Amino acid sequence: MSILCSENLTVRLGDKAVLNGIDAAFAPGLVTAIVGPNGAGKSTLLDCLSALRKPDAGQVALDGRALRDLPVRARSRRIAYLPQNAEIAWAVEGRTFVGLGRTPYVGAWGLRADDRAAVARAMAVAGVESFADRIVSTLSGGERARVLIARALAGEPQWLLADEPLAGLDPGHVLDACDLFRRLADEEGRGVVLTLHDLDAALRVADRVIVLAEGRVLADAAPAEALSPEVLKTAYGVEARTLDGARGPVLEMVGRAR
Ligand SMILES: Nc1ncnc2c1ncn2[C@@H]1O[C@H](COP(=O)(O)OP(=O)(O)OP(=O)(O)O)[C@@H](O)[C@H]1O
Repeated sequence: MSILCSENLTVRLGDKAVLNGIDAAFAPGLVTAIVGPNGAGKSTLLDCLSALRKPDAGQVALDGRALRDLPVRARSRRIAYLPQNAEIAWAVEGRTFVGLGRTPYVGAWGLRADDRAAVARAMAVAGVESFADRIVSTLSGGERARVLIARALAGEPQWLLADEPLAGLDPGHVLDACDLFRRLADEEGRGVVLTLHDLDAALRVADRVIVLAEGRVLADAAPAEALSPEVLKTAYGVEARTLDGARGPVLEMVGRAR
């Protein structure tokens, strides 16, 4: 089984230890949510997991091999990274933009029929077919977020690492995106790793939740256990209650912890 894992991952930025020896293993067919307060190190961890950042100590391994030793093209065929607040500055049409997700497969000949079919599938799965002929820089923030998901899926990656993919989505599209991430894991066996601020979405979508605080793993467990009131108090300094919702537990933020 393909395994992505971080081993004693340590990152220092300036005089701050942003990640302090993170050990975590990610499995395909599962959705893992990484949550934690602002500045906890979530994006930094995702950057390392996608080999965008070299840690100061420790490593990320894919199937037992150091990820950074894999050639970039091989790496980007296997792992798609969806950045936070990605700007789309180019005045290109949606279809062309999503086609950039095929870059790891495309040679001098440009997109071939199988590439175009993968782009069409990704656009259908992400529900952005209607943006195929729209200039992407004219899309709204939430529309762009969905086009970015489509671009990541166009490369048919084994792993999807997405930094705050729900930011800017309206409630209906949050539900659609959660369903999409679940389908990618359940039906296609992909490994999905998301950083999230929406803890109810984490409860809804994730098989497992990692709570980071000050660059350390505070909890790594099934969602209801990882997002317990005790953990939330320590991580976020909030008083929270777990309520029974129609589909499972939901969180009520009572207020700041005293
Ligand atoms: N170049 C840098 N020099 C010093 N500190 C940095 C630098 N880059 C990032 N940091 C700090 O590293 C910490 C972790 O940042 P990171 O973006 O990983 O956090 P995060 O959990 O994703 O936060 P958020 O929820 O706000 O997006 C933050 O405190 C940030 O200020």
